[in-house]
Amino acid sequence: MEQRTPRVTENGNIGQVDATQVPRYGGAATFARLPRWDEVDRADVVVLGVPFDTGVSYRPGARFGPSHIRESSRLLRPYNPAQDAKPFAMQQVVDAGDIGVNPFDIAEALATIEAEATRVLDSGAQLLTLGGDHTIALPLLRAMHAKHGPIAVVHFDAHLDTWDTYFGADYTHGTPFRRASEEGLLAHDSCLHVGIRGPLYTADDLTEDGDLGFQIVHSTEMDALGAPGVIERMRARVGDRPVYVSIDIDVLDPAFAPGTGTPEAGGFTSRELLAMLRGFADVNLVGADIVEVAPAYDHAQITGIAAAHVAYELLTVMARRRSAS
Ligand SMILES: N=C(N)NCCCC(=O)O
Ligand SMILES: [Zn+2]
Ligand SMILES: [Zn+2]
Repeated sequence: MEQRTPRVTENGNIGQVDATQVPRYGGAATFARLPRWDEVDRADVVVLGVPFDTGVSYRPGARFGPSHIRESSRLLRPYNPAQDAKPFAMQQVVDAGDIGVNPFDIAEALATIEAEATRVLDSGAQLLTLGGDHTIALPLLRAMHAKHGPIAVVHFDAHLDTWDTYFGADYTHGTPFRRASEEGLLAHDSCLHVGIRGPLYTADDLTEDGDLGFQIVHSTEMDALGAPGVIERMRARVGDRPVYVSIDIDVLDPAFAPGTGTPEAGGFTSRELLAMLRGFADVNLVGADIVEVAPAYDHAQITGIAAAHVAYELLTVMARRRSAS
């Protein structure tokens, strides 16, 4: 016999399984224990998993990212005091599950991801994607560009991801933003990397990156700027253009995100990252992804919890923007 699951429901928005009635460690792990897309009749924001890691250059395992982030999101509560907002009461957020993406054929995988992202955007919902390795940002940007035109990408990462090829391959997790720039998907003078650090191949990597349309806030600049200073840089760069935020979890220091494939020392704290994300309430945010969570190298869900809170902060920003408009 089917049992009705008690949920927190406010303003007609069907929210999380009520943790005061069903212990939060029980039941299926959708993101934040929100309803699946097929359990509700409309969605303002869709959380979508992309379990794909065929594009990695070092440690594999980000294909397990979506399910790990969901498992790590069970403790999220309905009210976000840092933004004085209830992200699941102010909008209908749903979990659309994972895309069935081909692990053996990167070109086919990219086409599938673009088609599924387009399906979500065509429904009128906003998209928050859980990866997956960083290769997936390219088809997501293709879908975003088709809907919004040139996109101002704000890219949180230790790595530039504007390299050209690896072993002759064009579509990898180190190359999505070069391909996006070549394809004309980016608002050329409005893109920004935040958190870049660590060894490069050559100094030319930086000049080529600039030519592809990016400015850089290096990880070391955090000391002088603080999160408010970085937010200022970001706002000045993107203006009122449509903004897509792509968050490689390795932007965090390995102390805060050990569970990732290409870790680099000297990164942000999770507190710094969450503070910067709150600044997106003041820009024209059209979509987001969180990538490169690889649970095999995680401990005690450190990385999964960081990613879940990053998602929660972004969903809260989307909720505030929705109620302001
Ligand atoms: N996108 C991530 N996480 N890493 C890119 C690393 C590219 C390299 O192996 O040089
Ligand atoms: Zn990275
Ligand atoms: Zn990356």
